[in-house]
Amino acid sequence: MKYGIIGYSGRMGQAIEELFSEAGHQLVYQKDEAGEKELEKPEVIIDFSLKEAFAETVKVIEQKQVALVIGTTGLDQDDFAELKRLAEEVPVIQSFNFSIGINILSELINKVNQYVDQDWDIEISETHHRFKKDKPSGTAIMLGDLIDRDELEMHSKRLGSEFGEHEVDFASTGEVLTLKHRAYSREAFTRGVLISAEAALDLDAGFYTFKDILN
Ligand SMILES: NC(=O)C1=CN([C@@H]2O[C@H](COP(=O)(O)OP(=O)(O)OC[C@H]3O[C@@H](n4cnc5c(N)ncnc54)[C@H](OP(=O)(O)O)[C@@H]3O)[C@@H](O)[C@H]2O)C=CC1
Ligand SMILES: O=C(O)C1=N[C@H](C(=O)O)C[C@H](O)C1
Repeated sequence: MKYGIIGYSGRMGQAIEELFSEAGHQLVYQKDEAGEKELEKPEVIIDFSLKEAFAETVKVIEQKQVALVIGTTGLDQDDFAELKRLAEEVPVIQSFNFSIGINILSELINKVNQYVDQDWDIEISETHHRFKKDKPSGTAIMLGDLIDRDELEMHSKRLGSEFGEHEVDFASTGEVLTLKHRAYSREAFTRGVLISAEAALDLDAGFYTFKDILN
């Protein structure tokens, strides 16, 4: 597969290139703040940049008309409307967390919702590396949206080189249930990105989440 990376020089961009190279795929397009390089047209573009780069990403996809796999967080509703517009023309696969474990955890939350009523306290905590610019994480926001509460306490820590830990605590006056996921390598995410990028080649235009691809 001939692919491109927007956010090439970043922590995720570099991790994606490493795994995709091992998988035998060819990097033909790269973009970061230093500019862009293109050897030939990619079949799919992977975006792990930043919210402030999103408008440029939209322009690149509009121009190249290729599939987009996007993991960038901090996107707002207007950004999602743009993604849905792009998805009228090309496959768009979006996820705030491309790890298998977080997708399992989100399924478990749907199960917990059946039993946990308003008498339970629910709080979400997330820990990431000191360089992470957005807070709370996109994953924490996504997990919170799965829980039927108007307001949820969110806690964020920015510590050292942590790759990403998320904890959801459900507590009544008699017990506590904790759902927790911890990534100890960016491979937790890049493997899901690889699955998604390879799947994108066979998809019709449309908007997909990583959960759609796993199912
Ligand atoms: N969905 C998921 O599974 C995961 C999502 N993420 C998300 O991915 C994103 C990137 O994370 P991470 O790699 O750690 O971040 P980094 O800060 O390490 O990398 C960001 C990248 O975006 C580039 N960039 C920033 N602004 C622009 C711009 N205006 N135009 C082009 N490129 C730009 C940077 O280029 P330069 O270096 O030149 O400034 C850099 O290559 C974050 O939103 C993070 O939350 C992270 C891990 C997993
Ligand atoms: O910035 C990161 O590193 C990560 N960001 C994503 C998020 O904001 O949820 C996903 C993962 O936790 C790593």
